[in-house]
Amino acid sequence: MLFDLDNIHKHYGDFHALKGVTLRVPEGSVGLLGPNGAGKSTLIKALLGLLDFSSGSASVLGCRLPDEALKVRQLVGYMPENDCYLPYMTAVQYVSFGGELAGMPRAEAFRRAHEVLYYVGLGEARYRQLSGFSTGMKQRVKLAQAIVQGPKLVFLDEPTNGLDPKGRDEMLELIEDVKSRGVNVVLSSHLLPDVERVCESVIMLNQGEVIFQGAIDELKSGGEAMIEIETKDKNEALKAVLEAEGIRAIVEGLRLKVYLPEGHERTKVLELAVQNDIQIRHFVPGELTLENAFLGLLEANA
Ligand SMILES: Nc1ncnc2c1ncn2[C@@H]1O[C@H](COP(=O)(O)OP(=O)(O)OP(=O)(O)O)[C@@H](O)[C@H]1O
Repeated sequence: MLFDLDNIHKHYGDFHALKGVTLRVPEGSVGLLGPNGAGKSTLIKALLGLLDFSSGSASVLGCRLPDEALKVRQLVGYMPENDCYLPYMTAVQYVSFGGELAGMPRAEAFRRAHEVLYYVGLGEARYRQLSGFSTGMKQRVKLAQAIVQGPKLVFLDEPTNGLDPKGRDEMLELIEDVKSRGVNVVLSSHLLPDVERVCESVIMLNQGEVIFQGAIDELKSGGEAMIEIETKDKNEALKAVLEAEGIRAIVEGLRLKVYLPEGHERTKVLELAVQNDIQIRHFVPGELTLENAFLGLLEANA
């Protein structure tokens, strides 16, 4: 079990950031999704023992929090979203310092820092100061410090932020390689294709509450089918007709994406179009992406 949370609440003063989060998450790779301010970083920090939660109980990899927070830090790596280093440090100093904070003896942390810097492709740059690193190099060095102690689980908070397509692809390849070495991954990202590539399951938070936990396929199917439709200048009109029948539709460019709830036949859409004198030019089953499913679930929980 990666983590087992029972009714976790977190208040920042008067603000209720986590509202009774209960989760049992099995081993594997999990995406942590949610709009800005949903509570993802708060949850990650609470699970790392970096932040006290206001009430509830939690264990990570079988270690109870907060009592065994030190043990959690040895078993769990953390790649934060923000840059968090002293700019004059060299890469090797920074990564070995991360190892020491995770409980490694200094000499071992230093030796491992060299290894992981080569692993993330920064071997040549390991004695350079971090202040001169590009965004791509900074993301790699943050990954290196997250894995330096050989964790069983890593929390990766927006690891592809600011990367160009090639850098992003390389970072995702690295994460996939880390995974293939038996490390469990919790990936928090706004880039849903990244989550889809790396993770088998997702946790979705909205306003401090869990609104979905389960396999990505389950979230994507969600009992709905999607159809892409184009009408002769009447997308908005058809959207209104469908919504009056309880069928969700989103206008995207020239197309209308229609989400048919379970039990509704596609012909229902055609019938409604004919009844309302709306001419259809294009009607094909669409691919239900994680992004669509995510937006649909948020709308349903608005
Ligand atoms: N130290 C703090 N003091 C007060 N409020 C805070 C603090 N940290 C976070 N919050 C608030 O708690 C809520 C959840 O923040 P959190 O950073 O966990 O969200 P998030 O899902 O990670 O968002 P993002 O995707 O933007 O990083 C936000 O409304 C935020 O303003």
